[in-house]
Formats: sequence, structure tokens, C-alpha cells
Amino acid sequence: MELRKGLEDIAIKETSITFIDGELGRLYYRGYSIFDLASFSNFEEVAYLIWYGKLPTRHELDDFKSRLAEERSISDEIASLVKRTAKTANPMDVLRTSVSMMGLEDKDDGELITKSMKITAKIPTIISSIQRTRANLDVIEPDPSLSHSENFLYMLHGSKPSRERSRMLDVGLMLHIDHEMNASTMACLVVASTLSDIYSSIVAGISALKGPLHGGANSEALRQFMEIGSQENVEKYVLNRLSSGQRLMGFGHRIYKSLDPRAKIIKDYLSKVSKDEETQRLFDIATKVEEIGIRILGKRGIYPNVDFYSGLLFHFLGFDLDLFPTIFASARVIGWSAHVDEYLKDNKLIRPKAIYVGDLGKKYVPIDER
Ligand SMILES: CC(=O)SCCNC(=O)CCNC(=O)[C@H](O)C(C)(C)COP(=O)(O)OP(=O)(O)OC[C@H]1O[C@@H](n2cnc3c(N)ncnc32)[C@H](O)[C@@H]1OP(=O)(O)O
Ligand SMILES: O=C([O-])CC(=O)C(=O)O
Repeated sequence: MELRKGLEDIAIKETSITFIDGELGRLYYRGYSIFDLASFSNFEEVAYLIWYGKLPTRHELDDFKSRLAEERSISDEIASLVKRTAKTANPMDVLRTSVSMMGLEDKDDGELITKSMKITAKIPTIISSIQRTRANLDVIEPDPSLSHSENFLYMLHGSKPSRERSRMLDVGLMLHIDHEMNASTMACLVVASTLSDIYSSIVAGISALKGPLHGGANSEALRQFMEIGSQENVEKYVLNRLSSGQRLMGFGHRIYKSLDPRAKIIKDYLSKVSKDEETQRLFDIATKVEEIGIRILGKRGIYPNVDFYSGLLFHFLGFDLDLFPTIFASARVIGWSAHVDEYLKDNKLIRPKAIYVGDLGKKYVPIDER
């Protein structure tokens, strides 16, 4: 039997959701280039596209947007869980437990996508409640007249965001909606393949996304830029980090062997927007880390991934650093659930094998004789 560590280069399903060309650095959702979607589309439209497989008509989109907006409020029990834990717990743990509670509360026999819409609508309410509770600010109720991204920033800051800022969040979220068979999507599928429920799958997805090799890298990448402090320190920092066997966070990818197109899109956005002094300083450090990182690692196909610049984008929009993976999760729920839905159409229990390398036939020794 062949051992494929990390299931590298193993396909576990056919999909019509997302295609990645890792050599050329291209990404397509339902056949549409991510560059076009980031330029011309918006979060709700791409969510519809991923879930239903086609771009909506105007009427379908309006209906979809209001259905999503209606579901933004969270129960008193979840609100009180967030209040009790926001100041001390890791935000991904708060989110994971909140989604688990949503599962307890949802008594409907609704369809998987309807349930996933509810989760998607509620996560920004949870994230902004975490940040505001920690800052001893009042939690702000969602405003159904605003778009998903406008409302997200409104609940975070308590005032309606500029068009530029809500557009930046919208693009950031769109880029995170799906990414084929990444580790967290795989975790969702393992759970779903036992015919468990969608809440349990999403809880597994959040758990897998939390780690620093996956969605947790966005916080780590920004922490790295903060630690570096100034452009002059970049070269020494990168060389020290790599020579001591540590990884450059936000660099490297299982599939991309060239620049992740999502990193390019976020970088382009950040370079055009007028930035406060601190964001400008961190952006200058990041571009220098990118340049030196590519000089050293590029020949091995190790380039910046989405997490390299996304943290800077979320920081610019005013999110706390440790909330970044929760923002990633807020968008990825759509990809996770779409893949679960697709997989269940032709379900097969996921149960790979392990190659046994231990001894056999050992003699059992009673406890007092050991
Ligand atoms: C949304 C996302 O999940 S994108 C990924 C976010 N994660 C990160 O940014 C964390 C840093 N990156 C990494 O750890 C890796 O690139 C991963 C885990 C993302 C993908 O790695 P894999 O495909 O499993 O490759 P693997 O971990 O085996 O690394 C292959 C080689 O490249 C090196 N390498 C990979 N990434 C990096 C990096 N960021 N910095 C330095 N070296 C790296 C490894 O040290 C290894 O070297 P070796 O062959 O000499 O031992
Ligand atoms: O595809 C992967 O392995 C990781 C990734 O970039 C994502 O999940 O967005």
C-alpha cells in the first residue's frame, strides 16, 4: 500500500465549485476567474453563485440578500456566551462553540443550504460582539437595510462605513469563500460523510481552520510584520527566521507553486487605498518581506499565500489581530457547506487506511508483573 502523507495529490471527490491552477496562480469559482469576481461582483452574489451554481438574476439576488439579512440576529443564549468568554477565550473557540449552540437551537428540518445561510448571516454578529465586548463597548444590533459587509463594519464600529471600506471587506470576504479541498473543507467532509449534520461539519471546519498552518496564519503573518518593526530589519529577520528552521508565515502552499492570486488582489487593493501611517509602515514591511522571501524561497515554489496580506487588510478595517481567522471562517462557511452538499449527492464514508508499523503477537503481562 502506498503511503501518501497529508493525502498529498489524492483527489477525494469531483467538484464543479472551484478550480485552482497552482502553476499559473489562477483561481476560478464555478468557472469564473477570481480576478473578474473581485473586480465586478460582491459577497452576496458570489455566495449565491457558490451555493446554487449560477449567477443570480436581479430578482433572485434581492430575495437572497433579504433572506440572509433577516437571519443576522443571534439568540440571547449565544449573546450571553459571547459576553462571558470574549475577554479571555480564543475567538475561534468562541465561534466554534457559538456555531455548536446554533445547532442545538435549530429545530427546523430545513435544507443544508438554508441552515448554512443562517450560520453565514450570524457569524459577523458574533465576531463584532466579541470585539466590542472586549473593548467594554455596547454590542450593536444588525441593520437589515445594509449589505453583508456594510453591516459587518457597522456592527464593529457603530457607524456606517465608507463605500471604500465596505468594498474592501466585501472583496476580502469573496476571496475567502472557497478553496477546493483544503484542510478545513476536508474536515467538514469527514464529518458529513458519516451522515452527521451540517452544524457538526462546520464546527469541524472551524476547528481545522484555527491552526497556524491554515487560517491561523493570517494573524501570524501580521504579528511577524509588527515584530519586524521597520523595513531596515526585514532582511535580518527573514534570514534569521529561515536559518533557525522557522517558517515564514503567509508563505507556501500545497497547491500554489506561484503567487496566490488572492494575495495579489489584496496587495493591489492595499497599495491603492490611502492608508494611515501605521498601516503604511506595516505594508512597506510586508512588501519587503515578500521581496526577500521570494528571492530565497521562490525557486522552491514557495510564494505568498492569501494569509500574507489578508491580515493587513483586516487590520486596516479595524479588526483585532486575533479575530482574523474568524473573519476567514465567516466567508468559508459558504465553501464548506457547498462542498458538503456536493459530496452528499454521492456520499461515500471517508475512511482511509494507516500502514501498521508496530509489533504483533506480544504477550500480555499482568499489571503486577510489569
Ligand atoms: C489559507 C491557507 O491555509 S494558506 C497556508 C497558510 N499557512 C502558512 O502560511 C504557514 C506557512 N506555510 C507552511 O507551513 C506550508 O507552506 C504549508 C503548510 C501551507 C503547505 O506546506 P506543504 O505543502 O505541506 O509542504 P511542507 O510543509 O511539507 O513543506 C515543504 C518544504 O517547504 C518548506 N516550506 C514550506 N512553507 C514554508 C515557509 N512558509 N517558510 C519556509 N519554508 C517553508 C518546508 O520547510 C519544507 O522544506 P523541506 O522539504 O526542506 O523540509
Ligand atoms: O487550499 C489550501 O490548502 C489552503 C487555502 O489556501 C485555503 O483554504 O484558502
